[in-house]
Amino acid sequence: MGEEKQRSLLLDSASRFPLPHGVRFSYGTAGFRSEGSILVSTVYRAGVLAALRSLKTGSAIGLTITASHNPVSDNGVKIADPDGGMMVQRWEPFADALANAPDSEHLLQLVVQFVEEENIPFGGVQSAEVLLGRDTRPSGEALLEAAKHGINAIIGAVAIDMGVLTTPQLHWMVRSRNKGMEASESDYLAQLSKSFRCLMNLVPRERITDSLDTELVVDGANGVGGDKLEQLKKMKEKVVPSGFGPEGVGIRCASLDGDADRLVYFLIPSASSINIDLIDGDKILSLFAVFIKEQLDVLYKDSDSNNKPPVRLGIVQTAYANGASTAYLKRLGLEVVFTPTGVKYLHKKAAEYDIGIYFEANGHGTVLFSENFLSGLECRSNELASASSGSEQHKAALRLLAVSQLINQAVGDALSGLLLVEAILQHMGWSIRRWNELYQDLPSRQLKVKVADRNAVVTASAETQVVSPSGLQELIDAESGKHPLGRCFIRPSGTEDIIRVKLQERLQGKQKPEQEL
Ligand SMILES: CC(=O)N[C@H]1[C@@H](OP(=O)(O)O)O[C@H](CO)[C@@H](O)[C@@H]1O
Ligand SMILES: [Mg+2]
Repeated sequence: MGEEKQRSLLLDSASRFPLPHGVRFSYGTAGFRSEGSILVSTVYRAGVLAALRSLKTGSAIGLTITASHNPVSDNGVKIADPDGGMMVQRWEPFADALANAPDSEHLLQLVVQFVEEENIPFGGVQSAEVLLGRDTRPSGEALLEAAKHGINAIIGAVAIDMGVLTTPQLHWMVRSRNKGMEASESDYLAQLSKSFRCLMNLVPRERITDSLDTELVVDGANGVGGDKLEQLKKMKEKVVPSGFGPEGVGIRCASLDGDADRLVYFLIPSASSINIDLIDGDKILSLFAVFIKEQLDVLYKDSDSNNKPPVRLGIVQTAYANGASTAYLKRLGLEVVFTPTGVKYLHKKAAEYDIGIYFEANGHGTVLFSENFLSGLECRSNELASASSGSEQHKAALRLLAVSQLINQAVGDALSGLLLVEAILQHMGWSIRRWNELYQDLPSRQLKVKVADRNAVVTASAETQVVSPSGLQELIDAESGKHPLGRCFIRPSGTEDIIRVKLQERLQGKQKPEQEL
């Protein structure tokens, strides 16, 4: 009976959100994206999808409406899984099919078939919960309404509007809610400011120098991150002064993207320079790695582990990482591994370690701590608190615990990343110039080429080798063979209808490509 009612509800509701003519939507790396005005039916269907995902998992699911850094007239929608990560890839083909169903009958048919295949409790036997968030784009409000209609078309599902948020805030909320923890925006802000303050209080006295810049200028890309920083600022005045002008030379500057899931820093080297010195995701990753390694070395300095490191610390990069960063990380003795482009791949890999640090060069990334490692760390910190409170070891444990609270465990988050960078620079007593000098980036260039069908190009080896069309890799090899100091790879974009071409200088010396990678 419930199923009958469910079918007619869905049929009726879906008929009010017809698919526009002549468009095709695809759930890419960043969910569905397009011109905001043609996305209503897609967002409605994403609402249906999110509700089904919640029924299937028995947990809260997230749905966020944003097109990140893209033009203000664009918009997009993506779904967060119960752990706060990206929706499981296995469901992407269903997402595509649903978004492109020509009419409500086809849509119902697809849902019924999928529900059966996936064994989803359907028809009101189970409740579902979808948390909604959006950025500040004008089209966001109407799209949010469409998402609510999609969710409400599934019996037992409720939509909870969490308001205007950064993408990582919504992912954080989904994760926290499913862990039974406080999950409001003020809880998020309170956790960030508390753990940041804790790290600042643990900055070694001898490293506190008067000469260190206390000024930070943040460019919020006219996105949602700027508003949220204002809120954070109220909780910790010293962190983020604003204002940006010619007096910016030499000042530490940070830049967020539109939905605040990407972070880079930059420096204006001199008043006459047209270029900036970009401190990208690779360098943020390197800063985090240096700091975390330092804390681990202190914490485990006396441990007898038969030469086996007691903690598995892993670094995850993509083929876009600057070769100089990889070489630097390897010189620190760290394990560096590569995945295809897209945070869902990096995140998954990083989660295999006790501590996994991942970053794309463009600033998406975070630090993941395994549950197992964290519970051990808490025990260790408690032991140290009673045996040697205030010792260097105890402080190292407290710092690591604070990092795990500060840095978003669900997805890369520019706000939490920014606070961690700031705390580490203070800890190290490093200026932005000193940080930038950790290594020197190798020159590189990125191009995009419009093609009829980007999917004709298939790659392997973390996207560095073309396997199809046949013969293409040989042509690339022959061309790059003429430049022994260069390397080149191409891959189809996961977000645009283009092929990306990357050219990068090799490290001087005898490194083979795979050593550099
Ligand atoms: C070279 C590059 O920067 N690629 C970006 C871009 O993916 P493409 O598949 O290259 O279009 O958008 C992704 C989603 O935002 C991001 O994760 C990724 O790093
Ligand atoms: Mg973004």
